[in-house]
Amino acid sequence: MYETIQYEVTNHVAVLMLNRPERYNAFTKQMHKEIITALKQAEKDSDVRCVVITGAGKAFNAGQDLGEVQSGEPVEFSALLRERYNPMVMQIQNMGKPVIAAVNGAAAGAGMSLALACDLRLAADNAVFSNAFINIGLVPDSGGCYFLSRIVGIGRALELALSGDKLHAAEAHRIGMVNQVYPAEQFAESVRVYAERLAALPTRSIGLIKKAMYKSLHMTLEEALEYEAYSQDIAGNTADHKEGVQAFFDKRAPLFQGK
Ligand SMILES: CC(C)(COP(=O)(O)OP(=O)(O)OC[C@H]1O[C@@H](n2cnc3c(N)ncnc32)[C@H](O)[C@@H]1OP(=O)(O)O)[C@@H](O)C(=O)NCCC(=O)NCCSC(=O)/C=C1/CC=CC=CO1
Repeated sequence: MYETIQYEVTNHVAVLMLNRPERYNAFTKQMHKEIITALKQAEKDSDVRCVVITGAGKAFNAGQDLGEVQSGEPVEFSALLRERYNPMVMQIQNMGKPVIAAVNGAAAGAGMSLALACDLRLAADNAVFSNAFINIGLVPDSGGCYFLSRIVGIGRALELALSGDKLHAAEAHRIGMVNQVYPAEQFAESVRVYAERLAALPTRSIGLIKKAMYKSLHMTLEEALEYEAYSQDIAGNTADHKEGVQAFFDKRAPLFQGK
């Protein structure tokens, strides 16, 4: 069904693997179309309770396929971003389920932005991030400015964006850009364990936390408190909340259904 990605659901975890390893999984028009379709599929599928985005081969994603935009035809940059990149980022943001970037190798340009747009970042110890836009005279896009400055602070974000310097997994972890780093040899298995743990949590709460957390970035305290109260009304009426409380009194582990 897909040509440039692979999509598979196992144990409530959807793995979306970018699959153009010979081009470091760089984005093409077709790949964007398929990523957005797969993300919508994951959103709709009630069996899916966690989404993992990763790359085939040596890289996570090297950003825009530069071959595709070097045909001689003038590139409509803003149209390209609005039609292809921005909907992908918004699909991840609006997904009521956790989305993990499993960064298995190089993440450059919009590939780094894609990782930043995900809710959590797990990295193999040989992963390298590069805000490569500056190297080709562009500016970070696909949320590259928005997320980077919020995740690592404006000073570090500017340094990375202005220099285009490579950032290795260990340093990315040290500055809080990456949540966990795992040895490359056990990366796929470590990501699976992490993702399945998330998939076993109360999914509705995760969706609500995600929304409240991102919304709080541009709210006053008063608005954020109000939004938390609104979210708690929804969470408090879920079957998973009831199960959590019951399990507490039964002195057993809760068995959440994601409902
Ligand atoms: C830092 C790198 C990602 C990895 O470096 P390295 O490990 O040394 O690997 P390489 O030898 O450079 O690359 C391996 C092969 O993959 C091909 N490749 C890599 N990146 C791309 C790409 N973006 N497009 C096409 N092909 C790519 C590379 O040519 C090699 O193939 P061969 O073995 O056949 O030679 C490093 O590769 C790197 O810096 N890549 C470029 C990063 C980059 O500039 N990305 C684009 C930024 S712009 C962007 O993402 C978004 C937009 C959006 C809108 C409009 C227009 C443009 O950009």
